[in-house]
Amino acid sequence: MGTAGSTTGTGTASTAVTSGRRHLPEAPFLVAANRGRPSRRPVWFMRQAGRSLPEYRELRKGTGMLEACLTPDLACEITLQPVRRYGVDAAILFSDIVVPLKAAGVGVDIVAGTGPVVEQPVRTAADVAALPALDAEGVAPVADAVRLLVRELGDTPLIGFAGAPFTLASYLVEGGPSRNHERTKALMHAEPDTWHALCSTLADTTLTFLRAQVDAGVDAVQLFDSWAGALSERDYRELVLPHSTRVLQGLADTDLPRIHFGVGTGELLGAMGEAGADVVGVDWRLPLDVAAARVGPGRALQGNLDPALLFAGQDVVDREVRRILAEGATAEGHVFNLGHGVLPETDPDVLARVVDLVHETPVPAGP
Ligand SMILES: Cc1c2[nH]c(c1CCC(=O)O)Cc1[nH]c(c(CCC(=O)O)c1C)Cc1[nH]c(c(CCC(=O)O)c1C)Cc1[nH]c(c(C)c1CCC(=O)O)C2
Repeated sequence: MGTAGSTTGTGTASTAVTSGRRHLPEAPFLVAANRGRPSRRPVWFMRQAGRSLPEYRELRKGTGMLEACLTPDLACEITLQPVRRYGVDAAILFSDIVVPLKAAGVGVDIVAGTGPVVEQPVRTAADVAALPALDAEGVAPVADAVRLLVRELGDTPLIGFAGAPFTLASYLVEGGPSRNHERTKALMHAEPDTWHALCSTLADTTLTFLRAQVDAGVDAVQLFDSWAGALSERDYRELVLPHSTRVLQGLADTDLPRIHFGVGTGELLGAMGEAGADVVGVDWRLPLDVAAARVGPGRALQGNLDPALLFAGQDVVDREVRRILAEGATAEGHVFNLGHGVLPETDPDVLARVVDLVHETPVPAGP
């Protein structure tokens, strides 16, 4: 992975890897994540696999979201669709952050247009104690999808992912998506022991889920703490950071790049970097040069085009892409992405144009 690769993880790159792992030393995404100089600026999109693609909608007809995630052939094909269409520099596994909860036996479903809905919200110490643990067997279909993908993907790296303890806890405590996270914040502050017990269980679940993906052959992992931006830095550090740190540090032996992302996290970027990420994801609210200063040295950045601006016409999109490429060049490594997921109504041709523009723009000379 070049010289920069030896500065990540435990430094045992070639010995600690699982047998069967692909070796992709030139892949621009992995080079940039490891703060080396890639042959071109890498680009992929959060939620690149999904509803903005007509071929996805066609394939999903009659199949529930979680059923699709747990059907290896289908998950594999949906993961490949955006790679074929856009020529992005990484695939992201088609799955969802609630898949490990479902696989452990939690009553959860994904309702179209709403998101994850939990049958029995988790709000008391007894509810937490009753949460089922995940064993690797439960997510065997996800591992099977990863094994299919690494055979199909050629030189394109595959990103595995999971939800971070806070974001998963928010769905469990609220019972579904929440604007204010009020029940979650109430539990955090009124019953910190129960809160820590919940996050500790979720950190175990997340580690089991990610480890299964790593053992099956993913090339990087992303920990989504999508809703962490709802917290003050003080609360984040005390009530969330220790659990996210356990997850990210728990994968240090893999020597794979670990990406950590949340929305509205401008004030948390330093703390999120400390959790053990090699790459910190940034939303559109902060220019990448400012984000780089907040995250500090030794980490690459990922981001940060506002997904809503993909609706503003080609001139705006081109201008924004060029601005972000220039600001990203100040970071030690830059993986181009959106600041959050692709919106369902996005025109795939606009994303294709973004990929071409990123790839056409010369990589600046190193420092
Ligand atoms: C918070 C969160 C969830 N899921 C995820 C997050 C973290 C990322 C983020 O902040 O957006 C992660 C996720 N979910 C999905 C992926 C697939 C991989 C990718 O292309 O990025 C990823 C990385 C598929 C999906 N997950 C979901 C869809 C849409 C379901 C469908 O196609 O019917 C997809 C493609 C459903 C889902 N699942 C979740 C939400 C909020 C929704 C949207 C609800 C809706 O508006 O319908 C929970």
